[in-house]
Amino acid sequence: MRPAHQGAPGLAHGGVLATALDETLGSLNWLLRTIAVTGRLETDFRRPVPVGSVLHLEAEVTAVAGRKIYSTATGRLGGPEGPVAVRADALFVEVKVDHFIDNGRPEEIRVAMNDPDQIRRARAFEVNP
Ligand SMILES: CCCCCCCCCCCCCCCC(=O)SCCNC(=O)CCNC(=O)[C@H](O)C(C)(C)COP(=O)(O)OP(=O)(O)OC[C@H]1O[C@@H](n2cnc3c(N)ncnc32)[C@H](O)[C@@H]1OP(=O)(O)O
Repeated sequence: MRPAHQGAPGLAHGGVLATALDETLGSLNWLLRTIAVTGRLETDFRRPVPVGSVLHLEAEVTAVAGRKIYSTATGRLGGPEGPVAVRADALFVEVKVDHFIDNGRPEEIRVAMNDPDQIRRARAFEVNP
C-alpha cells in the first residue's frame, strides 16, 4: 500500500482495497479462459491496512453455474499466513467480447485482440501450475 492508496491518514482507502480484491478475483477468469465482468462484489473490511504494508492476496473459484462464476478472495497482512484484513465474495458473469465492443471503446478492444503481447499475457496463466 502506497501513499496514493491512502484514505484516512496512514491507512488504505476501502475503495482501493475493494479494487485490489476485484482485480485478483478477475484474474481467475483468465485461468478459466473466460471473459467475465463483476456482477456482485461483497467486501468485508476486518482490519485497517496501513500505508507501507504489503497485502497478500489470494483468490479461488468456488463454483461455476452456466455463465455465473462464484469466487472468493482474502487479503492478509504481514505474509501469506498473516491475519485477514479484507475479504470478498464475488459473482462474475461471463460475457461475449461484444460486451466491450458495444459498451466500451471498440477500436481499443480490436487493437488488444490483435496484439500478440496481450494474447500472450492472457495465455500466460496456467491452471494449477
Ligand atoms: C486477448 C484480449 C481480449 C480483449 C477483450 C477482453 C477484455 C477483457 C476485459 C476483462 C475486464 C475485467 C475487468 C475486471 C472486472 C471489472 O471491473 S468488470 C466492471 C464492473 N462490472 C460491470 O460493469 C458489469 C455491469 N453489468 C452488466 O453488464 C450486466 O449486468 C451483466 C453482469 C453482464 C449481467 O447482464 P446479462 O448478461 O444481461 O445477464 P443476466 O441475465 O442479467 O444475468 C446472468 C445471471 O447472473 C445473475 N446476476 C447478474 N448480476 C447479478 C448480481 N449483481 N447479483 C446476483 N446475481 C446476478 C442473474 O440473476 C442471472 O442468473 P440466472 O438467471 O442465469 O440464474
